[in-house]
Order: sequence, then C-alpha cells, then structure tokens
Amino acid sequence: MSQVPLLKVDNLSKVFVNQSGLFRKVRKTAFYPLSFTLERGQTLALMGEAGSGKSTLAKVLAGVMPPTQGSVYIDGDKIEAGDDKKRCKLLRMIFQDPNTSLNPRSRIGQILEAPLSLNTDLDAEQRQALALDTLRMVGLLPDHYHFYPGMISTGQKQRVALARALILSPRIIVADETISTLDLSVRSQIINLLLSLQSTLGLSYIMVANDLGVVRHISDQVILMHEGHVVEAGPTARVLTNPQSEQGLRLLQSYNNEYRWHRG
Ligand SMILES: Nc1ncnc2c1ncn2[C@@H]1O[C@H](COP(=O)(O)OP(=O)(O)OP(=O)(O)O)[C@@H](O)[C@H]1O
Repeated sequence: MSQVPLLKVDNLSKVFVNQSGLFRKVRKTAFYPLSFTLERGQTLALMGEAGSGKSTLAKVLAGVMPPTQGSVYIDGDKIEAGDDKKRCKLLRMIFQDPNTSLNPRSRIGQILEAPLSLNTDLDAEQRQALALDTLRMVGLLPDHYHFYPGMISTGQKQRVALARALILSPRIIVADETISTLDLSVRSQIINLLLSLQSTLGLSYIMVANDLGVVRHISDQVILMHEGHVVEAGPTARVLTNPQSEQGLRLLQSYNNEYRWHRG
C-alpha cells in the first residue's frame, strides 16, 4: 500500500487582481502553479529574493488568503479554501514579527486560549490547563500566563507565537521568517526549540528562511523561488551544493553569508 504524504500541494498558484483607477485591473502573479509534497517530521525551506512569492505561498498554505487555483491535501484530505476550522487543527502559521503579531492588549493566557475557544469544546479550566502546558512546552513559565506581550522580550514573544500555533496540536507549522528578527543567541535557542519540538511531536515545518546556515541546519528539502517560479527544488544538500539552474546558482551565490559553492 502506498503511503499518502502528510502534505500534498497540487498546482497551487496565486494571482493578485487589484483595481487601478475606475476601470483598470492590475494583475500580479505572486507565484505560478507549483506542486510539492512534505512528509511527516520533515522541514521544507522556502528561499528566494524579495518579491519571489515565498510569503504569499506561506499565507495561501495557511489559509490567510485563498489560492487562485490548485489544491492542498493533508493526509490525503483536501483542505478547501474557506475551511479554517479543519485547516487550523492541521496546519498553523507563525508570522514574521512577534512584536506586531501578538495583541498588546491581551494577556498571554487570553492569546493562547483564543484558538481553543474558537475551535474546541474545552471549558475554561481545560483551556487554562492546556495553555499552561503549552507555555511549559515552549520553555515559558506559568507566570507568563498573566503577562501582557509588552512585558516580555522579543524571543519570549516568539515562544508565545509558537505556543499559540501549537495549542491546537497541528501537524504542520508554517513559519514566515520567524527567526530573522531575533538576535543571534536567541535565534539559536528558538531553532533548538523548534528542532526538539519536531522530534518529540513529529511536527513538519515549512519555513520561509534566507539564512543558508539555518536552512542547511534545519531543512530536509528546499524550494528556491525567483519571480514567482520555482527554479530549484529538492533535498537541501543537493540544492545548496549542486543547483541545476543558472538562476539557482546565481541566487545562492547572492546570499552573502557563508555560502560555499562545492563543485561535484
Ligand atoms: N496584496 C497584494 N497585491 C498585489 N501584489 C502583491 C500583494 N502581496 C504581494 N504582492 C506581490 O506579489 C509578489 C510576491 O510577494 P511576496 O511578499 O510573496 O514575496 P516574498 O518572496 O515573500 O518577498 P519578501 O521576502 O520581501 O517578503 C511581489 O511582487 C509582491 O509585490
């Protein structure tokens, strides 16, 4: 019996159509039809220069916006564009900047319990117990339950954002440059936390990431995008050391951190 991939993305694309003036419509293709699969416990990195379509792909996968065409299947089950209840129990997104993605007027406990109130039948006591458990899972303290986001550091806010994503026990976490705003030492703590959660919970990650060191360290597969097209896709080691296309090679060389080009 052939095993169904955890995530299957089939011919997905997104075209923005915006009104310009009274009669004119401007179409902008954020990403052209693309397909890929992701297995359980694996990490896919989405790379590409600014405007290549990575964030829009992440948002379409997370249901923040509908695709123009194509389908998303989780465990063989098609996730329809408007079916947020089903989607958010399977796949959750963490946004780029925890300083803006958490409501400053809500206590952390309320932030964590909001998805439970919306998507589960748990009572107040059960919601609180789960929120406290999830805080512990991401390395925060029970006291943080009562704090406001403004009272904690950016790294701790990123842990809260991760806890909010984890609280419904999803199978897949989509993270949009989640760690790029953090300083180096906090960044490595969050990466280690993501890796340990992956091994204990069997999570799969889709990460928009542009740091080659991080991508090499955490991802199993890479999709490299350029102007909405996939120019390279495959196992991380192969894509990073032996890109098949001119554009892929140029893009990888343009990442001006410690990328080394190894000839095969
Ligand atoms: N709401 C929108 N309306 C029209 N065009 C949009 C909209 N959102 C994004 N775009 C365009 O779609 C393309 C892809 O944008 P996207 O933000 O997905 O790229 P990205 O690779 O994530 O870039 P960055 O690294 O800068 O976030 C860009 O040309 C962008 O200008």
